[in-house]
Amino acid sequence: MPVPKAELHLHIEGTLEPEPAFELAARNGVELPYADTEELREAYRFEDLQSFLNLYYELMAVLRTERDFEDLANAYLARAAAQGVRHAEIFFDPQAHLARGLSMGTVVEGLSRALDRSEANHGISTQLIMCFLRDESAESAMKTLEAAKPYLDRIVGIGLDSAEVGHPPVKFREVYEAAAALGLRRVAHAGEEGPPEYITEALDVLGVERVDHGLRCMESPALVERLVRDRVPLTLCPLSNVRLRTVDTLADHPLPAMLDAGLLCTVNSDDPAYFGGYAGDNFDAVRSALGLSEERLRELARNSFVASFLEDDEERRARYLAEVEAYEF
Ligand SMILES: Nc1ncnc2[nH]cnc12
Ligand SMILES: [Zn+2]
Repeated sequence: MPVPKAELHLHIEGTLEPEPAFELAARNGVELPYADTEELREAYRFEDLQSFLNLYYELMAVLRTERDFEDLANAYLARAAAQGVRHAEIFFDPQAHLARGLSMGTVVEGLSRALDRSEANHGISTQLIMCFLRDESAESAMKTLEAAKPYLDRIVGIGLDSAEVGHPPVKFREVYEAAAALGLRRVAHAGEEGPPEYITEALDVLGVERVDHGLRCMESPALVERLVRDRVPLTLCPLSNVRLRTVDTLADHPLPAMLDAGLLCTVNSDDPAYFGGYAGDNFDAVRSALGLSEERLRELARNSFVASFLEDDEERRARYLAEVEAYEF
């Protein structure tokens, strides 16, 4: 069994594998512009974040009903369980679905059907994090927060994703303030393709508790010092970084330097159906490409639970952490 871990950076729409995409397309009478799964897989060669996002949003067209979202989440949870995931904080992108005429209820109720049974069926505790698309307007984000109000008992926090460059965190100051007033936890993608200043802004203006990616903090020693001092977790996604060409090869990934600097790093899968691996695959990949020691891998697993939003269940967090310490690599 792989080392127990929490997954903290996972877009549920990014778990849509080619085979289920075609099954859902057939079930819902949606035409995909690819002849078969092979041709679709051919499209998984990305130049950058935007070229991936184009396909990611295109394929979402097959998700139409509560059952579709339930099936999508169940398929992810089954795969994650097999890779040692014990706790998952799952992103979803409601604006991408509302724009297609779906309701917030279809998305949240559908996902919840799977998540409510996740512990019993897969041994994974779960949380939902609602992301705003940063290339949409701040008004649209605020409307989305409003639409989520009936479902806030199922949503632990908010995030910020999609095309980063040109859409700095400050654009979403008001919606983050409103979310904080509602008691929601706050995270944001920053420093994936965007500059280190976006990370600083996410901390200072949006009040985020965790930074998704955060890779480019390494360009600013002062920022690294701050992130280390304040124990701000970073949710890294190594295979994603290679596929989206943020790093040249896995062997060039700054993860070892980040750990050496004392950063609270975690390893996650981002959009595993598109980037070639789930959480355990990402652990295996960094282990072999970067030669991480067992102690470093244990640190990454430990960090994932430390960085998780399990505050309401410290007993559970302690149990997971004990499993990490007892694990034999
Ligand atoms: N890696 C990523 N960065 C930004 N937005 C995303 N949406 C899904 N995956 C993403
Ligand atoms: Zn992401």
